[in-house]
Amino acid sequence: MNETAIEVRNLHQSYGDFEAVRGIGFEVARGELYALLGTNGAGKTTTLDVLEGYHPPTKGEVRILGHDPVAERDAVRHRMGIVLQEAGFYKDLTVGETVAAWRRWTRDALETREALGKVGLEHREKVRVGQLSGGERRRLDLALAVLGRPEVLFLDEPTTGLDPEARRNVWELIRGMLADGVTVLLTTHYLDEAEQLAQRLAIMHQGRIVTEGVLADVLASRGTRITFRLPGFAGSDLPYAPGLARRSVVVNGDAFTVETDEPQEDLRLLLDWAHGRRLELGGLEVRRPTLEEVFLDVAQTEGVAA
Ligand SMILES: Nc1ncnc2c1ncn2[C@@H]1O[C@H](COP(=O)(O)OP(=O)(O)OP(=O)(O)O)[C@@H](O)[C@H]1O
Repeated sequence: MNETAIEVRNLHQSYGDFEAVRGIGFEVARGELYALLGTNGAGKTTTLDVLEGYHPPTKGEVRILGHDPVAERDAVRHRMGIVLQEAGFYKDLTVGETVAAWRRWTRDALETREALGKVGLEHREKVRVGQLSGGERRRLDLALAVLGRPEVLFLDEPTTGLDPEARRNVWELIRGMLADGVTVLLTTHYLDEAEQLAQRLAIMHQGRIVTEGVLADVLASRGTRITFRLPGFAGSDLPYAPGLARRSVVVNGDAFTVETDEPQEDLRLLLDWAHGRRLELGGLEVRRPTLEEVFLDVAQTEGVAA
C-alpha cells in the first residue's frame, strides 16, 4: 500500500496571466495532518482546488492516494472528504434531512445517526439548519465530509469565525478522525490550530512555500530571540552592545528583541555590555521564535518577485 496519501510536485496554477501558485511541492503521509498556512492570497485554496480535482494543474503533478484527481477521478473522488470555506445548505431542511439528502449520492455512506454521532450532533437531528449556531454548522459540514468514510479529508479554514470553545470541539473531532487513520490537509489562519493539530506544516507566501517541515524545523528556520527590558531606554536611545548592531533588533517601548543565529555569543556580548554599565536586563529570556513570529517574518521579509 502506498504510504503517501498526498503528493504535490512542482505545482503551478495560473488564472489567465496571473500565477497564483508558483512551483510548490510537498508530501503528506497516510494518517498525518499537514497544515498549509499563509498570508491572504498566498495560494492555499487554489492548491486545495487542484488537489480536490476541480481543475488540472497548469503545470506539475498532484496525486491523491496514488491517483491523478482529475484524470482518475472515479478512482479517488469517493475516497476524499471536503469541507469548503463556505458551505451552502438549505436552511429549511432539518439536520437529519440534509444528511439523508447527501447520503443518496454518497457511496457506502454511514447511517445518518452514525454520521451525526461522529460530530456530536445527534440531538440536533430534527432542528432546521437555519437554526444551528456557527459551530454546529461547521460540525454538520464535517458530518457530510466524513459521510463517505474518506481516507483523505480536506479542511479549508474549518474553524473560522467560531468561538474558542467551538474551535476546540472541532479540534477534538479532527483528532478523532486522525485516530481513525484519516489523512488531513488543513488550511487555517489560526496558528495555534496548526500548532495543536499538525504533524507537519508549510507557510506559503505569494504562491510559494517559504518554509516547511515539522514545527521544530519551521521554528528553527528563523533565528533565536533574546528578549529583555531596559527601563529608561526607548526607541531612539537604542543601546547597542558591540557586535549586536549587526543583528535585527525590534524595539517596542523599553522592550528589546534581538534575533540571532549565534545566541551564545550574542548573549555573552550583551551581558558583558550590561555588566560594564551596571544595567539590569529585565525579564531576560532566550527562546526559539514562536510560529507567529516566523509567520510574520515570512509575510514581511520574503517579498517574492513574479
Ligand atoms: N478564480 C480566480 N480568478 C482569478 N484570480 C484568482 C481566482 N481565485 C483566486 N485568485 C487569486 O489567486 C491568488 C491566490 O488565491 P487563494 O484563494 O488561493 O489564496 P489563499 O491563500 O487561499 O487566500 P486566503 O487566505 O485569503 O483565503 C489571490 O491573489 C487571488 O486573488
